[in-house]
Amino acid sequence: MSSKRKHNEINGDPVPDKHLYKAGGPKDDDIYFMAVALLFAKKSLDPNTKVGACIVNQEGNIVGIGYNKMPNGCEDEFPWERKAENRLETKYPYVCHAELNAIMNKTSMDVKGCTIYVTLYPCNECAKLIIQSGIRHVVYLTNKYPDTEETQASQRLLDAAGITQRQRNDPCSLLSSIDSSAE
Ligand SMILES: O=c1[nH]c(=O)n([C@H]2C[C@H](O)[C@@H](COP(=O)(O)O)O2)cc1CO
Repeated sequence: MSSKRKHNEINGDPVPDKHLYKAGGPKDDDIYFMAVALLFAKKSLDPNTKVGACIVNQEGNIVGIGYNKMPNGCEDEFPWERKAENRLETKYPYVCHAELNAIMNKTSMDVKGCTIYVTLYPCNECAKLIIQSGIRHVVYLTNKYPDTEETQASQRLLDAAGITQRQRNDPCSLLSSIDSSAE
């Protein structure tokens, strides 16, 4: 048998094209997955920026969820400050980003070929994780810091690796309608 892959595969099993989930396809499930990412962002204790991430495989199943938090077991050990005279007194050296947590918490063998829905455009460190994990698509809600070196390096990395990136910000209206019907 030829070693060349003829089909898309999930855990080694061939999957016909028609069964593959297409982000932005006719059913446009994007909105629901971004809403899930937004819901998990709400769990973050970061007082300034709460980020959620949701990884979806090619069948349209959620295989990873995460939000920005301090490392497991040290949740109360580190500050949430943005600014301090000493950077070691800020959150930045310690916080685990939403994308890292979603990839580490994956429920499948791997996340190759998956789409990551993230409420903030990934930084360069997360871009590296995304590329190395085999994720192929990034869908983001906001790009709060477009001019920073981290964001620009991230864009270069994702572009170079051929990772598709697109913005979907309409889940805000979906969520606000859920919020108001629950009141
Ligand atoms: O891709 C990301 N994923 C992620 O979880 N974060 C987190 C780290 C911080 O807790 C927060 C950013 O904080 P701030 O906006 O105050 O600088 O967002 C930040 C980025 C982008 O930098």
